[in-house]
Amino acid sequence: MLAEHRLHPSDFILPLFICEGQGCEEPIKALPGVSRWTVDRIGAQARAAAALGIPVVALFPNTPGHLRTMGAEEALNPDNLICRAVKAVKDACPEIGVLTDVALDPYTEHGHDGLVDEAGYVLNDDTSRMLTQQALVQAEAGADIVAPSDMMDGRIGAIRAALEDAGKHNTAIMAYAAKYASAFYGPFREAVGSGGRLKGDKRTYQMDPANAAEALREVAMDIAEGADMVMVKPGLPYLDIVSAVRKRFEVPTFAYQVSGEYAMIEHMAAAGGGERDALILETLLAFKRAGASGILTYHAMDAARLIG
Ligand SMILES: NCc1[nH]cc(CCC(=O)O)c1CC(=O)O
Repeated sequence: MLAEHRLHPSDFILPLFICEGQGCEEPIKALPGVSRWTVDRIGAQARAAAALGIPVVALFPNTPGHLRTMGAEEALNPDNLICRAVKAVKDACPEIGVLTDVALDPYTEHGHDGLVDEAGYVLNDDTSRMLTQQALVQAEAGADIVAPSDMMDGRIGAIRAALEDAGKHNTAIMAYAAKYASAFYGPFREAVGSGGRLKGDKRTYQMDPANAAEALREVAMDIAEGADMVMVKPGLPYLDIVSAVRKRFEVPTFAYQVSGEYAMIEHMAAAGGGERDALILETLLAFKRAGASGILTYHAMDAARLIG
């Protein structure tokens, strides 16, 4: 049948959660069907994704509590959980792309994406310097794409310059350019263990859902600073932004179908309110129709199986 838009497994990026330990799979209660995997088991997940035609995995660490500090020092440890996971994926499956999140929330005591002052206010420039080092450490470990998800100002330019200086010319930057302060991130925060600790909210650095034009300004800045690709997040409630960004800038524009969106579908299907496979595919197709170049989705494996 002819159709204007069609899903393909290469549209998907699969997020994977990593935990410390050996030989474990830890199911995440808030994300039914999604688990955290220990480093020794993450390679098999990447191989399964690659076998289905998924080109990239996005790795997120659940850092042990004692390594979460005010200074987020563990983010810069070249042997931290995320760096070991990057290497394990690359060893097990060299052909899959690895995307890493550049932000301090898995490493801060308080769960914010940046360093904060005594009043709890995020320090933009100190954070940006940390993020630059963090991106370098991840690139050194083998990440193909670094994805700053923190929303500090000026960090894309700083990261690009540092990557060039380090000879990492081929490390790409996917900027979370338009990231909204959303209520849909709850299950993710359980998955990485930052939710219970979070003091206050992230509205001083993530965008106000009431704003649309600001998203275009944020994207323009990140492109000017050297982003190779941009991301809009969350996904489904913000498809108008995906569409506007794609039309205005003609850069690869990715959308993140976030944890709460995944959970909505799972809970609805579990409650008998709809057919799970159909809900997954219709939702993902909407991203393509809006102009997304690709979609980060916890349903990547299911969707690739369904259309493969
Ligand atoms: N750097 C934090 C980060 N990176 C990805 C997500 C959310 C992803 C999801 O909900 O699936 C978040 C959460 C937040 O901003 O608190």
